[in-house]
Amino acid sequence: MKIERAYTIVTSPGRNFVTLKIVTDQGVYGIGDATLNGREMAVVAYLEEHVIPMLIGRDPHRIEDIWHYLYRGAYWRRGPVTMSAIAAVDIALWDIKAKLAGMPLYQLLGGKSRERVMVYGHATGRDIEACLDEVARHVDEGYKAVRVQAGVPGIASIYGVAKKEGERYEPADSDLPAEHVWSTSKYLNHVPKLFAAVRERFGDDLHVLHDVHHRLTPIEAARLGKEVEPYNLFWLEDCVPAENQEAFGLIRQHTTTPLAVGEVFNSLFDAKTLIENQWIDYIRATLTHAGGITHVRRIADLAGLYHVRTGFHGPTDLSPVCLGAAIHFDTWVPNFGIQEYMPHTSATDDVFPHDYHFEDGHFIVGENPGHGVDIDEDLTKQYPYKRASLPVNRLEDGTLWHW
Ligand SMILES: O=C(O)C(=O)C[C@H](O)[C@H](O)CO
Ligand SMILES: [Mg+2]
Repeated sequence: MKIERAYTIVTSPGRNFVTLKIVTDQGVYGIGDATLNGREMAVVAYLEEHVIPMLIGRDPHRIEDIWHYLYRGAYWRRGPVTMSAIAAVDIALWDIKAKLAGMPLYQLLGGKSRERVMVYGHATGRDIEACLDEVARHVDEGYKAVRVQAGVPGIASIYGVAKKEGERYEPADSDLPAEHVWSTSKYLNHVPKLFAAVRERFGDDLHVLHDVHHRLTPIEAARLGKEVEPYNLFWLEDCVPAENQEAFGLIRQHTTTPLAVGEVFNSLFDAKTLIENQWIDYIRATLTHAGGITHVRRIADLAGLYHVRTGFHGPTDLSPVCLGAAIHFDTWVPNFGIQEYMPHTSATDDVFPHDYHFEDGHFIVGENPGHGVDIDEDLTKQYPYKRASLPVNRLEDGTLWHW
């Protein structure tokens, strides 16, 4: 069997997605997600110019060999563009292999470790009251875990909070980056009050999570972790930028609040020191940005040795192809923690028909051969690509800060 054709499909049913389709000479095809939010066309160019020509004629069964050919063979290793392109190939090849085997993907990974996959939803509000109402809506819908992000008095626009109540938030909402203003002191004074209010209204059983989105220094993160300890967070996410992995060692000395990191990681080496030192509790590296199933299973296996569990990134800027493959991975992986879930728009769901479904706060994996997600290529044509950028963040004095 040979790979006969491969091509990218760029579509924007509410937001941009990049999909790679690989077609074999026997007509079986697989699809992979290559969406890198705000940098979509860089991955398309990498795939079309540097990857697809090398795939033609290769045996699609040889996933491992193709992975190393694209990784080692490029000489220029790692980086989000390269690793998203490799991931798209990898996810599409696993899709093909599972279709050929006539099995859902989780069976090829090793079978079910659980019947269902717990997810966390996103509650956001301009203030604490509005945010609590959104938490209540999620609880009513069956969620067992909710990420809670509220507006902060004195900060006009804050990460993770939708512009209108009840809407999804979409960070890549302008042609060129919007500029946000950030105040660490206002934020740090506010967050403990938010979680005190959450526990007061919802009691102890609900799992609650919070994303700091890389905004703090290590000692500020340590303070926040300590101050929210009474509210028993499931995790505190991305409390500092993680290029300096040792920063987490400092935070860990001060707080027992569980720490999650890794949505911007693209390699095992981004996570190695964090995992081996047991400085984190959840690893968020996701299939689309970290080299696909072949590489992320190595990250998960290393993590398992150190009691670190998975908590895959799952925003709307990863396509249903990534989510579908992730649900198979989550169903198999022994050290599963939780899966992020932001529902896609109905237009996106129409473009990407899928067999996973949400039920009582969990995803249930589908049983179709492959990863269970397809693409309606005719429909994609109705939604042309539109450039969209993530915002940048400045301190009140104008200094460019982390977004
Ligand atoms: O889902 C999360 O935890 C995020 O932080 C979402 C990111 O801001 C988003 O995926 C950036 O593209
Ligand atoms: Mg995040």
